[in-house]
Amino acid sequence: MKLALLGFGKMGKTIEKLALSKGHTIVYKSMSSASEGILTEADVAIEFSNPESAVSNITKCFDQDIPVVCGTTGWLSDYDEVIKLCKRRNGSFIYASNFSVGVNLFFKLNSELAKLMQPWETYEVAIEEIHHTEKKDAPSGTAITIAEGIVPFQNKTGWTLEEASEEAIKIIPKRIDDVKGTHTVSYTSAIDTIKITHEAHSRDGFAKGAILAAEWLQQKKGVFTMKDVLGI
Ligand SMILES: NC(=O)C1=CN([C@@H]2O[C@H](COP(=O)(O)OP(=O)(O)OC[C@H]3O[C@@H](n4cnc5c(N)ncnc54)[C@H](OP(=O)(O)O)[C@@H]3O)[C@@H](O)[C@H]2O)C=CC1
Ligand SMILES: O=C(O)C1=N[C@H](C(=O)O)C[C@H](O)C1
Repeated sequence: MKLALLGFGKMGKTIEKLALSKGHTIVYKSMSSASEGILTEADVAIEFSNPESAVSNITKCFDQDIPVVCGTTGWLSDYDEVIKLCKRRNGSFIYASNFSVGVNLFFKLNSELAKLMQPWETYEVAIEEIHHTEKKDAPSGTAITIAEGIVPFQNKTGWTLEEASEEAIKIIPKRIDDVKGTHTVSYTSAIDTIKITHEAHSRDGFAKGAILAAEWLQQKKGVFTMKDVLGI
């Protein structure tokens, strides 16, 4: 498969290494001020840039009829517009806040736990996310997806970075050194705390999942999620 990498930072470089080892080729790479190769030669584009650039990069690919796998977080206020555009252009698109298989299994576990905890109202739910100090957005996209998985079962309507309320789940973002991504969901009562944690040991899981999504998306039209890719 011929891949375009829109964004060639920590994730773009990890994806290049793993894609080449699977026999794929990279026909285009772009950074903030420079690019090399030819975008229109790509079978699929993988977009890991920054919150300000994601929408224009995705639009550029739709304009060239190139399927897009997007992992950039922090741009979701524009998600509905991007989906409308994809449908108007008969394009192909997958966004995931986290492409790692382990995290996608963790999302399922999180929803199951939220369901189990539903009747036990003395427990207060909270989410903690820890990432490296270069991360631009807070809370992490993954923490937002985790909150969305809890909301239907915990009588909440959303999340907050302030104090927890009747309506909102508290998300606590922490930035420490080179932490790749650690997410913990906790249920705390006066008596005890129940916790589940996913800890990424490297960026390889994110990159492998994005390549898997690109392979899966190549011949498809429409808007998909990692649940479709993994069949979970
Ligand atoms: N969904 C998932 O599984 C994961 C998502 N992420 C998300 O992916 C994104 C990227 O993460 P990461 O690689 O760590 O970040 P980096 O900061 O290491 O890399 C970002 C890259 O994007 C480039 N860039 C900036 N503007 C543009 C533009 N207009 N067009 C193309 N490229 C551009 C930067 O170029 P320059 O250096 O010149 O500024 C840099 O090469 C973040 O939003 C992060 O949250 C991260 C890991 C997993
Ligand atoms: O910026 C990162 O590094 C990561 N970002 C994603 C997020 O915001 O959830 C996924 C992963 O946790 C790493």
